[in-house]
Amino acid sequence: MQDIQPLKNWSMIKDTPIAIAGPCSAETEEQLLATCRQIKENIDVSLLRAGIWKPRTRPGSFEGIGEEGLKWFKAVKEELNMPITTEVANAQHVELALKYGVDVLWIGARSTVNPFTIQEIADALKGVDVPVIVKNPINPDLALWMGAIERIYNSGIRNIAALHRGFSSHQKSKYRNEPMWSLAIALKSELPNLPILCDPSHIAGNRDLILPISQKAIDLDFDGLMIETHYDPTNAWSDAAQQVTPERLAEILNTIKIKQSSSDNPEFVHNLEDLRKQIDTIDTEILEALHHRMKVVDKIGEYKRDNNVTVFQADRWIDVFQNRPNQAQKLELNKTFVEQMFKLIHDESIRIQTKVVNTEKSEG
Ligand SMILES: C=C(O[C@@H]1C=C(C(=O)O)C=C[C@H]1O)C(=O)O
Repeated sequence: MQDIQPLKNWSMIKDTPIAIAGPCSAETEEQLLATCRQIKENIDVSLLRAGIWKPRTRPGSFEGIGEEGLKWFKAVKEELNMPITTEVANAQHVELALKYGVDVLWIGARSTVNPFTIQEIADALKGVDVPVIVKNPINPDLALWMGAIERIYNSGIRNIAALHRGFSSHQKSKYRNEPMWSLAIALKSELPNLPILCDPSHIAGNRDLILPISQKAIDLDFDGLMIETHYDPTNAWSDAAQQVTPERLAEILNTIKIKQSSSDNPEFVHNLEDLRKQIDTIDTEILEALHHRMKVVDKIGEYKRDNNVTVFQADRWIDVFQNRPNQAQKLELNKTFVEQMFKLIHDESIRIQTKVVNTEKSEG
């Protein structure tokens, strides 16, 4: 997928990182038009968004205005001379969105989980030249996210971007959807030329967290942000807690410190190279230390086998698991990080020793 295009090659994009703003849902003609007008008055954004069809967890809440909303959105596009984007979840949505001049389509998290849905959308897109944004699936499954991107790519679309909106989790958290940034980083590592945007509104679930999440995304070299914006957020028909006013949107976008992917400054380049050489040396030392530890683990495994003793030793493990994070804290290392690291090390010790105790003692 080497020929996926950078955002700046999309006809409507002037500069990156981009901002996409607009209401969660188109509610009334007045709400959509007034919100989009106020956005344009306050700040320069690349695309206006509005949900026309809303996938809701349970029936009975507002499920989107439907085709009527596309007529309002088309009027907004013409009045403000700005490109528009909406979510599509089936072939009929694609057909209608294109009929009303929607410039960019996005696929929601609940669609990305379902290969049948994605294939239906991909089939409807054959022969059509429209950029498509693919949100991550609800569950933290990188293959599912990549699979959806591949299906859209296979339909002939080259203007594709991923959108990180966070993942469902059973853990209690301050976020509506866990950011799990490592998954977005993994996607970027698999597909380095794929543009990736962040939706801080859905990660946050509340207005207050939108700024720090946006800054984090920009620090991680994301190519843009999609922020739900409403002229009267508290009375919004959907996602009221996480939408911001157009004034607040402008404040957020003006506060974020934009970083470059790299720098041409020779002093910076030189110093960075120097520090990276130090990291290379330290990493080698870490690997050598791990090699030595596992050799000792292996030896303990042989003793256990010869003396008929179990591999797992709860007392010793509890001791190690309590001591190492405490030692780490004195070295100003993060306790949780060190706990996780030692859990992995212990799993590997158990794997190695299980193999040793199940191997016949070699003669001589
Ligand atoms: C290495 C041993 O075996 C296992 C591995 C441990 C470790 O990696 O630190 C600790 C306890 C055991 O569950 C041991 O018994 O000391």
